[in-house]
Amino acid sequence: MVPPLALDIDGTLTTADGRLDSRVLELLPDWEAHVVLATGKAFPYPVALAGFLGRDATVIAENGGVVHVDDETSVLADPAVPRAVIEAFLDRGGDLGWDDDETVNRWRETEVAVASDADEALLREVVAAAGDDVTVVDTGYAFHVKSPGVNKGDGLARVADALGVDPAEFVAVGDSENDVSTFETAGTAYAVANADPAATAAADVVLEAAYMDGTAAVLEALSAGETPPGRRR
Ligand SMILES: O=C(O)COP(=O)(O)O
Ligand SMILES: [Mg+2]
Repeated sequence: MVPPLALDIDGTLTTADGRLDSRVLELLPDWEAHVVLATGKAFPYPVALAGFLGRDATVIAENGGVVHVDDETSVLADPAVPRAVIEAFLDRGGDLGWDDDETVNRWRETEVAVASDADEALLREVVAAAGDDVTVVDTGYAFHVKSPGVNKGDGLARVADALGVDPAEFVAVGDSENDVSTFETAGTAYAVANADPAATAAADVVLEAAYMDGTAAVLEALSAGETPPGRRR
């Protein structure tokens, strides 16, 4: 019997150039246990991916700000402080860095995402000045200005509870600091080889392969009842 999965999307189910890896479509539709997509992306993205995989939308979006399980959506953080911080950032000359792409933040309900090439020093200064109710998480794909009161790991605990599964049964795969809480909640945590230092340090196993090559190695080994290849920590 395969274990339930908690899977990050960007950097984990994708290729190095950011495309969804085609093996996602081969390995996940028939996975015979729960598959939770746990992402920093806005809610519609993992819902759409789960739908195209033919699976229930069991998702954690916005780094835990939005959780959907058993046809019920929970919005778990207030966007007021992150949005005020972004106003201050823009007032001080900051730029979100998405050019004309409004889709990045259009459906975001609890946080605001800022492009990785934005003025990080200014962003962190404005976030620090706003106090303890707001933080910034760097996924390598974006800076997320969010409430410190939510994270993917708490989202996974909530999902596991709704599904009646012990969170420790989950196998997690991820690549960045927004996956650390998932790694702490799941029973076994794999960091892909491209993972950042925070995710690498929090993982039980650091995989030899990067991006979906690493994730596919985990899924194939688990299906075969074998131990996934990697450095155990
Ligand atoms: O939205 C991001 O910045 C990263 O998304 P991820 O959590 O699926 O890697
Ligand atoms: Mg990621």
